Amino acid sequence: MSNCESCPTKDKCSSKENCMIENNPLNQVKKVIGVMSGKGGVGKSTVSVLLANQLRKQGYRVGILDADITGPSIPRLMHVENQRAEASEMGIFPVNTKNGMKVISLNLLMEDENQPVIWRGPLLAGVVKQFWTDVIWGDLDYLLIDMPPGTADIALTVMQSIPINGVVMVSVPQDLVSMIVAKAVNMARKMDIDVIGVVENMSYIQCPDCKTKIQMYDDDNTEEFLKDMNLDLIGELPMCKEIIDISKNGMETISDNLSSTLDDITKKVISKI
Ligand SMILES: Nc1ncnc2c1ncn2[C@@H]1O[C@H](COP(=O)(O)OP(=O)(O)OP(=O)(O)O)[C@@H](O)[C@H]1O
Repeated sequence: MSNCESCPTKDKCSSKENCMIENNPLNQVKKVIGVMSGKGGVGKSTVSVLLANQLRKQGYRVGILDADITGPSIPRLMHVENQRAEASEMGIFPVNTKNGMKVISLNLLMEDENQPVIWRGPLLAGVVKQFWTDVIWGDLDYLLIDMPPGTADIALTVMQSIPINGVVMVSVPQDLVSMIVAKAVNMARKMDIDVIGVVENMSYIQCPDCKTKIQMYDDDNTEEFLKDMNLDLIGELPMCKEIIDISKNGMETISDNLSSTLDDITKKVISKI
């Protein structure tokens, strides 16, 4: 039962007959944005949270679904790690952040966030599906999904069972990483999901005195990579302490400079989705 009326991808749907997506009639989510990377540790969760916060600042109703089941960092980055999601007969209620965003993560359903999830693929896939079908998101303008790293089982489940309007790829300027990100781009395209563009994270460091931008990677082939893959660069983020500190201070200590970069990135994402 796909319930096409409440499906965020209903305007571009070409597969009603063999659709595997179940939509919850209690939810009206306008757009779903996946944040993906292919390679672990490049800043996918960080970028998900930065984008979500910036969209919220612009006045949108925002949710964030942590599909990185085995390494869930969203609750800490959103400062809701001490709250617990509640379940009722109607479904699971996400937790709310101070600034009114909704969050779901497996860690918000576990008694102890330090316990590992030692489950096999099918069980993990079931949880990710439930985060779409059984969570009461209500009315949202944007739902961001922190995608599982890699291009294997769970990433595939997310792409098949959640109606994603587009994905933002997170990369760092290093040859090895772009090769792996290319795999994620090709995966999304094979699944008929739009790739909105690339956010290059840890793109440079900035000298605090003279403000010179210093590139850290010698083998930065970003331009070539974007051209070869027919991708747009939607923004570059520096490697900096204020980004590291969001798990400690939230977005409160984000400088005007970084805030304006994030503003440009979110505006580009919105315009392309
Ligand atoms: N621009 C940045 N500047 C400095 N540190 C950063 C930046 N982006 C991310 N980090 C740090 O890098 C680490 C990995 O970030 P994050 O957890 O967002 O990556 P990920 O791609 O989601 O990882 P995983 O594959 O484990 O899900 C974190 O400690 C984070 O604080």
